[in-house]
Amino acid sequence: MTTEQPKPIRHPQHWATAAMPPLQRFLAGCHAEFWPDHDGAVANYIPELGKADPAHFGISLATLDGHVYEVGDSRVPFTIQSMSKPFVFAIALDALGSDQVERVIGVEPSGDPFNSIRLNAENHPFNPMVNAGAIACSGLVRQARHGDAFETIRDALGRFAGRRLDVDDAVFTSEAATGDRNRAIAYLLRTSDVLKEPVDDVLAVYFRQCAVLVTARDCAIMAATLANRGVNPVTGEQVVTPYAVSRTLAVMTSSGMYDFAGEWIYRVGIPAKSGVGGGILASLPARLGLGSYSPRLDGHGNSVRGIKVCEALSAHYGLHMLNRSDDARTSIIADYDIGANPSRRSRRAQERDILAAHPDAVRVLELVGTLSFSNVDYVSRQLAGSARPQFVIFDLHRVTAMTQAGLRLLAELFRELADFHVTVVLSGIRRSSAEWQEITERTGDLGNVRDFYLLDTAIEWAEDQIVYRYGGAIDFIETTELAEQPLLAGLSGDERHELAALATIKHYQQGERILAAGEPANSLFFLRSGVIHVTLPDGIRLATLTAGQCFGEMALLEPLRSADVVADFSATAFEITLDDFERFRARHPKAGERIMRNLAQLLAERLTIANARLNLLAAD
Ligand SMILES: NC(=O)CC[C@H](N)C(=O)O
Repeated sequence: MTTEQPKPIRHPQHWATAAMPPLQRFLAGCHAEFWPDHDGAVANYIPELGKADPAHFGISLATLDGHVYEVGDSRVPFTIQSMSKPFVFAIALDALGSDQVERVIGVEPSGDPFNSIRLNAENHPFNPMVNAGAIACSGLVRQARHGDAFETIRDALGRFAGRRLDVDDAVFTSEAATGDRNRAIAYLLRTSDVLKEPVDDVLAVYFRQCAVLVTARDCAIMAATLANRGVNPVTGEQVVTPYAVSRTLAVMTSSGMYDFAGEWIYRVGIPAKSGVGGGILASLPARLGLGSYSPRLDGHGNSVRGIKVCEALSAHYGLHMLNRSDDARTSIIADYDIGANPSRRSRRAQERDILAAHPDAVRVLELVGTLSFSNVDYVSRQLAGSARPQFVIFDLHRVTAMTQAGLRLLAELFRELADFHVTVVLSGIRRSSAEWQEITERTGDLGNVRDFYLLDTAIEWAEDQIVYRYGGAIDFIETTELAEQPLLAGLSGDERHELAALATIKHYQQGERILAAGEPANSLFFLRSGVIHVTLPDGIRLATLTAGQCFGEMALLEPLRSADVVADFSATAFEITLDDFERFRARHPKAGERIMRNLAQLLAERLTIANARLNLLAAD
């Protein structure tokens, strides 16, 4: 029994000196803590497996945004063995259909060891995690794909891992030469009419799939793909359907650790699958994938150190899957009406008066995270708990996923709102997205759903409808002279006339870019007619301006333009060069001071609106 100190953890970072994410430090701590544990024995019933280095110990954790933590021997290859079973089961469900698979393979835990030669009362394998079920599964793939069966499996395993996987031919040959127990199982399946293909052909597929080489890193990514509804978080590929994922995780939960499965789910609570090659992978739905490699096994055929890593992770962070604490209240990041947070459109007095008289006519709910059953239910109760608005805007740009239950409840909510003549407006979702398809499949027959990608555009549109409903008009073609410009408030008639004489009237077509961020700022503008919008280079809309508003006025303070300005409709504007303006200020210092004070007032108003919006987002 060696008492050697933990080998230097082979990792690119020098942990002792550099800061690191706490989870990385936790995993490194697990590695150091369990390194001295030499319990268990390397499997040797497949002789080639007995050559594994018992000291090897690698840990990896993959997050759903594609980050992969690694500690120790996370890149050491070893054969996947039984960890291949959940993936082959998922592949079979998708490729052959659940009916065909579930007709011959049960989903009940057996409580037996993985190599038990026993079938259930229908003479079918208890589940796809024990050898009988896995061999039956490989047989189904062989039945459907014939000579391409193994390559189909290898290709799919590679898509789960995000890379092409090799095979350890020595292990394959070694198992094929000594796998009599599996032959007994296979012949039993054949006599029970579960296997239709010749036993040797099926076992050739099964033994070779078990000899596929993976690393702890691969296992973490494969597990994270299951945790991520079938999407590989590193490559982004949808490898299997969410249906196949949920069924696979279900049988991993009940049977993945064989006759240790009950205690596993009780103590660890993370669906997992072990393999006699020394690997364990654990998949926590919507959270993470964990992979570990340490070839010493316990009496159940599970990696001793691997189990300790999973137990430590679950216990330390409270990750038992049955103590999920998703708080639906976190699904709404901002909930306000246009009285509290109007659009950035500058409006004429008659429009402002109408909107001020109906502050709760438009309700905005900015949502975040997963639109799940509980989250959509919570949103619907927030709406029901207050005065019914005429428009409800759901901003989805922070929504990262939608469950089927959430989508169904969302459609029912929209239908309910339609029955009460409430118009639903969606923003932050692209019509080209899969999410849009999912929503329109359920609500396409409703006449009360509109959509605008930008939240501000959605708010502006809803405000416009309120102005129209209460007798107002949105007058884009009206023109204003310099006298109505807030920036020039307080100037005398003569001063304004002198400024007007310095101005040039410019005409812009719809969609024309008037100013570009980064250009030299050497003039300022007074919008005379039409509508323009101001956006940052990344597309964030800062404001929509109508006649009577100035733009480009920051030229008085900054040398370069900080944003783009584009004409929403055809527009006209007065342009005054900075040189002319400075000459005017030299002749009329008091007017110049007045203008700078007006500018400060305008900036203060914009800051107030921006702070109000930030407060809404920060509101608990
Ligand atoms: N639990 C395991 O990993 C067993 C897999 C091995 N190939 C066997 O069939 O016995």
